[in-house]
Amino acid sequence: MRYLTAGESHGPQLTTIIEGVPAQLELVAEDINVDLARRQGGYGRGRRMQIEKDQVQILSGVRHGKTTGAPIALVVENKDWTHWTKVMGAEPIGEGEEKEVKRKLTRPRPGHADLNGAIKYGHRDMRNVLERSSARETTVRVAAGGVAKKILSQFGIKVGGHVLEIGGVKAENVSYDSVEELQRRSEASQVRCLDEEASVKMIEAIDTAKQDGDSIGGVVEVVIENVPIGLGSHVHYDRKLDAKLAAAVMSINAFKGVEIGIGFEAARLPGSQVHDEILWDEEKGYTRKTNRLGGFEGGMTTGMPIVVRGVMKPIPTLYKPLQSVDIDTKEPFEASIERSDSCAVPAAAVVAEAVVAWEVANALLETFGHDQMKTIQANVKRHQDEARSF
Ligand SMILES: Cc1cc2nc3c(=O)[nH]c(=O)nc-3n(C[C@H](O)[C@H](O)[C@H](O)COP(=O)(O)O)c2cc1C
Ligand SMILES: C=C(O[C@@H]1CC(C(=O)O)=C[C@@H](OP(=O)(O)O)[C@H]1O)C(=O)O
Repeated sequence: MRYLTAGESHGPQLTTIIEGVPAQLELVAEDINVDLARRQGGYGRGRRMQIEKDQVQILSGVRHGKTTGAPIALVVENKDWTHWTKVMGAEPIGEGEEKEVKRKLTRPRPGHADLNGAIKYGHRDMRNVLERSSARETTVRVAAGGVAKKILSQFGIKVGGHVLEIGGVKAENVSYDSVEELQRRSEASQVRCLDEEASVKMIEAIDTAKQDGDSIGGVVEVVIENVPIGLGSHVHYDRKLDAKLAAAVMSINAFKGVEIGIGFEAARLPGSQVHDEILWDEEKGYTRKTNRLGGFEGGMTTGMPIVVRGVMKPIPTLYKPLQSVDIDTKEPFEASIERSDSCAVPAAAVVAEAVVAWEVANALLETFGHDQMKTIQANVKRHQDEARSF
């Protein structure tokens, strides 16, 4: 499968076209809307999220609730658009209105894409960069991820995301028995954290950052269970699924690092405390005593849950802005202040689920076929049976 996204933060809509989705998959808007609503939530979001009510329209590739195998076009409206038609150039600007209406951006925000994008594409108004670098685009990445999750669900594969850390507050008690339990407990927390005490402290940390005109980042984790053994491949660098997951997580706005399993901790431990010992029994086939390597060996899935973590830096737009330079006058100025979130880590956990689910669904289809669900399901079943007694 592949997908493209298009759309500006304050344009009329966000669009994605997904190609390669198998036929005969039951798919309705509600399958996707659940995650769109989750992405809008989470403590620390700004006023924009009160304006938007993200709902997907499925415009092609689905008839009578089932995919046809044709490209699927998904659209999510920007409700805020009606306030931005003049700024975005869709309505004429009256005489003398130009300066006020265009909301020209000439003071780049440190940490955002403004300055580099402006120099690269020759934009004296950095709004042209802001509009596309905004994480509003993650709306349709979550929509595409919703389709991927629906595919995975047909094989009993479950995806869950949660928050491990915000602004230096770490979750301690994060053990869970299943991804279903993880999902239920993380949804019950305003910061999508399994540790109730840490949730309270995280909310306090977000409030403090907001009061100080500052922002904070954190760490999210995605877990996927019931994955067949052998997705991805060791035979070529660009077929290693762990590498694809790392790239996918790093592609989320503001993400600065990725770990699989114990990740960086592996540097500090001996091999005997890192590698996962192999077990076999008739019912389950091959399993592991532990899952420190987060479900991967040799760029392939081991059948243990996939565990991927990502680090999100603090939001760059600050109400107490950092020093910048006005690109018109070259004078030092404070960076522009745009309406902004103070912490989007809980929302980003939902985006991380989507991008990871996408890569895993894609790897599954690469291994087991593309055309219709029934054939793919039969192929997966045959593989699972063979792997069990291998
Ligand atoms: C869900 C989400 C919401 C975000 N909200 C904001 C925001 O309100 N203001 C802001 O300046 N950056 C926000 N960001 C981060 C910027 O989009 C990001 O820092 C920017 O695109 C520059 O890219 P980079 O940080 O990956 O280098 C958000 C990111 C995510 C994932
Ligand atoms: C719109 C979303 O996030 C936006 C991401 C974002 C940024 O710079 O990345 C800046 C803000 O945009 P605005 O200035 O319009 O409030 C966020 O609200 C969204 O997540 O749907």
